[in-house]
Amino acid sequence: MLRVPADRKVNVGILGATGTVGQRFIALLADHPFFVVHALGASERSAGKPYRKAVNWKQTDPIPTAIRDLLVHPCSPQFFLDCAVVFSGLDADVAGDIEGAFRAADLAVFSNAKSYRRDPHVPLIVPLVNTSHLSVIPQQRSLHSPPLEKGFIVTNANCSTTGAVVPLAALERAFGPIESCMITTLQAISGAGYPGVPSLDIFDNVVPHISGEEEKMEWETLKILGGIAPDGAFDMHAAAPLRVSAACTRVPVLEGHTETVALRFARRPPPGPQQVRDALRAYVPEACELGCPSAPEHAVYVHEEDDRPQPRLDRNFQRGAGVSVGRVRECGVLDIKFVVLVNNVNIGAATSSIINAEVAIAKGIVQL
Ligand SMILES: NC(=O)C1=CN([C@@H]2O[C@H](COP(=O)(O)OP(=O)(O)OC[C@H]3O[C@@H](n4cnc5c(N)ncnc54)[C@H](OP(=O)(O)O)[C@@H]3O)[C@@H](O)[C@H]2O)C=CC1
Ligand SMILES: N[C@@H](CC(=O)OP(=O)(O)O)C(=O)O
Repeated sequence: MLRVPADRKVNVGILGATGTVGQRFIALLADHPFFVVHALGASERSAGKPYRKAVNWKQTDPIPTAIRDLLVHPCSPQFFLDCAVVFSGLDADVAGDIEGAFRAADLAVFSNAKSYRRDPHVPLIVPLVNTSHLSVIPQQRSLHSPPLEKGFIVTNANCSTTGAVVPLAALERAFGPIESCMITTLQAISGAGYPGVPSLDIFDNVVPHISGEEEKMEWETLKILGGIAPDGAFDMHAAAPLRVSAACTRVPVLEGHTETVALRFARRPPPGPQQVRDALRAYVPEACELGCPSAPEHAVYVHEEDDRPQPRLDRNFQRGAGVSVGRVRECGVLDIKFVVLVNNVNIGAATSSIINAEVAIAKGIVQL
């Protein structure tokens, strides 16, 4: 079980605190049992203002009282030195330099940005899948010059990748390697941040291109589902080659990415739909075993109804911390196909970072 002494509070900082993901961090952390939001950072446009004046707040609940008047700082490590954990919802254009500076200042950074996902020493962690990859942190620290005692960077995945890899991991655990996988996404507007896609582009429409998204889904899946070689390198699922093809579209939904997934197992004969449903339901990742407070009860919730999951109905189930799967059935071309729903701002972004940090605390990787 996750052990943080009941009277112990852990100071956290949030970079990009005014953005879509940053606001969700603040909303989700409002009633966290041990994380306390201690410092906020955003651009020079926001720095120096109380949070309530800097932010264009778009969450359903009001800004938590403790946060309203907190001063927004520039994203400079000196303002975050009292934080045991720094969450980043920074724009990817600036995240690389800023997060690198925070790590160099010996701070533990949990990032949503894509900047370090391909780094061979940075784990790309979906907390319901590959928390074992935290084992590379000592190596990451030792390679830094000078070596770090506390600092590191952990990233979470692209939101659509996150939705797909949770059921894929459950199925690989139950049935062995997946050989090929075809994914089509129907991604919500909030995935593009605020103000995001212009209304005249997205109302009454589907946009069949999201820049860089398909490539990210195709390679991130391999890093996440792959193992770690004895020399500490990510093996990209090398033992059993996995081919992933993604087609990404933007649809007029506010929150919650829907994905259709079809896959072929290496194992012949492949499992049938009922075996697949049972395996998805039985899947318990390490974050749940550890009792992480932000982890969902069901990593994968399997719907029986033919018309579920739906973004409007299912995106907030379990506070958006799990993944919903439905319509599990045979595929006439590959073996099995199903529909996935992932809350792109929660487990697709902020919740992932929060659970990753909870696991890192449980494993003693974040030093309190
Ligand atoms: N939205 C989603 O569903 C998902 C987003 N992500 C990733 O998470 C990150 C945040 O996304 P999102 O919240 O949507 O983006 P937003 O555009 O909504 O927010 C960006 C944040 O970055 C800050 N920022 C921008 N420029 C600078 C700068 N020069 N210095 C310091 N801070 C700066 C902004 O501050 P200010 O308000 O002061 O301008 C704001 O707080 C991105 O890297 C994105 O790719 C990942 C998965 C899902
Ligand atoms: N591009 C994703 C969100 C995102 O920002 O992804 P990434 O963190 O991989 O850049 C979406 O539109 O829904």
